[in-house]
Amino acid sequence: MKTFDELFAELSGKVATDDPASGTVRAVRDGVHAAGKKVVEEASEAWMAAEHESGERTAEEISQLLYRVQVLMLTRGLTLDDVYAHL
Ligand SMILES: N=c1c2ncn([C@@H]3O[C@H](COP(=O)(O)OP(=O)(O)OP(=O)(O)O)[C@@H](O)[C@H]3O)c2ncn1[C@@H]1O[C@H](COP(=O)(O)O)[C@@H](O)[C@H]1O
Repeated sequence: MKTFDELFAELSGKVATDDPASGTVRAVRDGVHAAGKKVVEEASEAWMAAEHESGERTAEEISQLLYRVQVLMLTRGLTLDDVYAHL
């Protein structure tokens, strides 16, 4: 189990070191357009799970959405503080 902040620190580290085994590094290299599409895809899957599936499946889809939001942040070079400033 990891928190949102812990995941972002992990992903930032992989991007900073250009970890060759990391799917996140590949996703960030694919750019903003691809990252944005994944956010929309996972958002719709989270919505459909919430409408039609179990709480466990919904939580799983939301976790993927949170991951994809972090990938989008990394493609734009945004930090957690940049986002938290608006909460
Ligand atoms: N939380 C995630 C995570 N969630 C989703 N994904 C990726 O997204 C894929 C699933 O979403 P897709 O839309 O591509 O696939 P799908 O068939 O639509 O899946 P469903 O939505 O239908 O379940 C997974 O196979 C992963 O490649 C994730 N990849 C990584 N992480 C975390 O990021 C960390 C670093 O990962 P790497 O950068 O790959 O080392 C990992 O330790 C994890 O904690």
